[in-house]
Amino acid sequence: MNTVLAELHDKARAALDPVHYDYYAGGAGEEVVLGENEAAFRRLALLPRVLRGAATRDLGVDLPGGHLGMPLLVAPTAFHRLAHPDGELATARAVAAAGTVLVSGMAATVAIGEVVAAARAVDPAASVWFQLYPQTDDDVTACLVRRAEDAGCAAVVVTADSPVFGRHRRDAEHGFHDLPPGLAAENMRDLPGGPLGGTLDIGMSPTVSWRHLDLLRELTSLPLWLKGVLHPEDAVLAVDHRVAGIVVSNHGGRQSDLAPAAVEALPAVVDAVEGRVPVVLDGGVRGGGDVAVALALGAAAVGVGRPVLWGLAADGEAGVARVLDALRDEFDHVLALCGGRGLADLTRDLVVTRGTGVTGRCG
Ligand SMILES: Cc1cc2nc3c(=O)[nH]c(=O)nc-3n(C[C@H](O)[C@H](O)[C@H](O)COP(=O)(O)O)c2cc1C
Ligand SMILES: O=C(O)C(=O)c1ccccc1
Repeated sequence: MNTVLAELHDKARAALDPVHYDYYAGGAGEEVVLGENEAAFRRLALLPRVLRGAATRDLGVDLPGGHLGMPLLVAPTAFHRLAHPDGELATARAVAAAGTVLVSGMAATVAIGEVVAAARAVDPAASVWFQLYPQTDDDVTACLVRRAEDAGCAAVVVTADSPVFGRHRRDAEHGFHDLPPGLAAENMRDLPGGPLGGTLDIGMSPTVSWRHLDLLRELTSLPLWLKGVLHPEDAVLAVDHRVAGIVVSNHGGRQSDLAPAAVEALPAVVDAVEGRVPVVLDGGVRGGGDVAVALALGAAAVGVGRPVLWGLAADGEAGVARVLDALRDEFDHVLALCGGRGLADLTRDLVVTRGTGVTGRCG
């Protein structure tokens, strides 16, 4: 793990209520997938190319929904005010200052309009995306999409890996089922049909289907990303249903504990999509080397979840800024070490599975 991220993780662990630390840190079931997301990166190596460097490297990438100054965005995570009183406002400011995208969660503790305003106060060109769990009640879905549009969001990320909420043993042991008094899922206020269940199982249903994605496609002209895709056939279906991009993710090991490591699922999805839409990878990214490996395997960018929460808990906006700066700096360094002049030089032939000598594949 990147040393700055490790330091901030330690500080966050010390600063947080242990119940809230476990909520953020934990995974589903026996936490096999949680561990595998990071372990799988350590099983992969990157072959350097020699004598072809450049003095500086352009790290920018254009995605449907905005320009990223580095190939890394902030994945949606719930309830930032459990980490710091400024919550998503602090995250949004640090992410905008770093020149990348925050995907703000439907389960945020600050309303989406305020999150976008905080980002734009730092950089008027900042893009914030809204993460949505499709709802069984179409009126509720429409209301949430309208809130995201009115707020000025530049894309909607539809999370598809949560037909039911994952079972988190740590939360069950602590009896953590609801937010403390004074905090709320602010985007969920005053929706049609009244309140939607407890805060820890926001409107999830196994009856959510491709029809709901089609409805979203009709409801908004914003780019739609589908998050939580692992099967290559689902990636093809998503393209058929006119998504603008795909996020390969196992929800940071918080949903099915039988899923593969996210980076191991990536190459097959990239192959199935055949370049028609960009693919983002999240899960287990803990350093610049992980970013480089994911890009070499075909990701256009990566998402980071927990490291941002650790930065936020450790030192608010400044902590998130340090996380993003450390990842950008380390990624740029790794790229230089590999003879990369730009992102296009990270190709699949560079990736080696440790202990096998096999290149160009993963897993
Ligand atoms: C505490 C926590 C809350 C999360 N909440 C959401 C959420 O509300 N919606 C969503 O799509 N993903 C959610 N995720 C998953 C992240 O978007 C992302 O897939 C995952 O954190 C990436 O793995 P990483 O934490 O190893 O970087 C959450 C993850 C964590 C750790
Ligand atoms: O904790 C999570 O992983 C998550 O996705 C979530 C979603 C809705 C409410 C709370 C958490």
